[in-house]
Amino acid sequence: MAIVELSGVKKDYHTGETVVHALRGVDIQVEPGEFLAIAGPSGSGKTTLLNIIGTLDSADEGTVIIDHTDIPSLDPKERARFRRGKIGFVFQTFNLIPVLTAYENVAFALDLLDLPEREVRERTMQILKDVGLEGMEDRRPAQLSGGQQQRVAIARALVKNPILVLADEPTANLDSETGKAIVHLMQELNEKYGTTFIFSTHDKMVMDHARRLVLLHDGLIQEDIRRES
Ligand SMILES: Nc1ncnc2c1ncn2[C@@H]1O[C@H](COP(=O)(O)OP(=O)(O)OP(=O)(O)O)[C@@H](O)[C@H]1O
Repeated sequence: MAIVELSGVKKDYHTGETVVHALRGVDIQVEPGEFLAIAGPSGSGKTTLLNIIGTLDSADEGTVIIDHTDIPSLDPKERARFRRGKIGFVFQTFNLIPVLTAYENVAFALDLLDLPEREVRERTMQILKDVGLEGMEDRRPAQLSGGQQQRVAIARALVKNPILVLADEPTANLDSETGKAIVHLMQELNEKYGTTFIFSTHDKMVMDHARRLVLLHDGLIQEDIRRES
């Protein structure tokens, strides 16, 4: 059963007299455990699509079912709870809290889950080890490189065992070698934990690594390519 089921999704943005048709009828299904890249020119609708899948934004028309839940039927509180429990986010600009250490940035994501302290510690230490930051737990973001900061952000997204991780241009602020290492890391975590990853990118190298590549053009899916890994 698909984890993401979108059909006929449309989204317009209105600014003054102008209307932008950001998504013009998108159908996409994603199965559990997929590692999927969304690519396309600037303005093609990648961020809009990720925000709708991530329940951060609503579609004007169409069906949005995530993990068998009809998202438009949830009220804002239910939607926030759904998002917090099931979806991890990784951003282009890392978005770590500067005054917290790497450990605290990750453990913070578990705060609202009301877990025993020992479990918070074990899960946080394990995921920081998985992303290659063992021994750096006490560093603040300013004491870490860009790639290391993105590793913390990936650990933060994964520590709550989400069903889905969404990453909007996760390598855009990294040099190509570091970007490559981050994509490899996401791939390893996808294989180790079976977490579904959906990420947008402009980067050819990142596209080449995805087992499935969805190309958006002008608010529509132009191609949906699946490759053997
Ligand atoms: N809040 C908004 N208000 C008005 N127009 C918007 C808004 N957000 C996005 N748009 C417009 O919708 C279209 C799709 O934008 P979107 O950000 O989804 O594209 P994108 O493919 O992610 O682009 P990029 O690669 O540049 O990040 C663009 O034409 C954009 O200008």
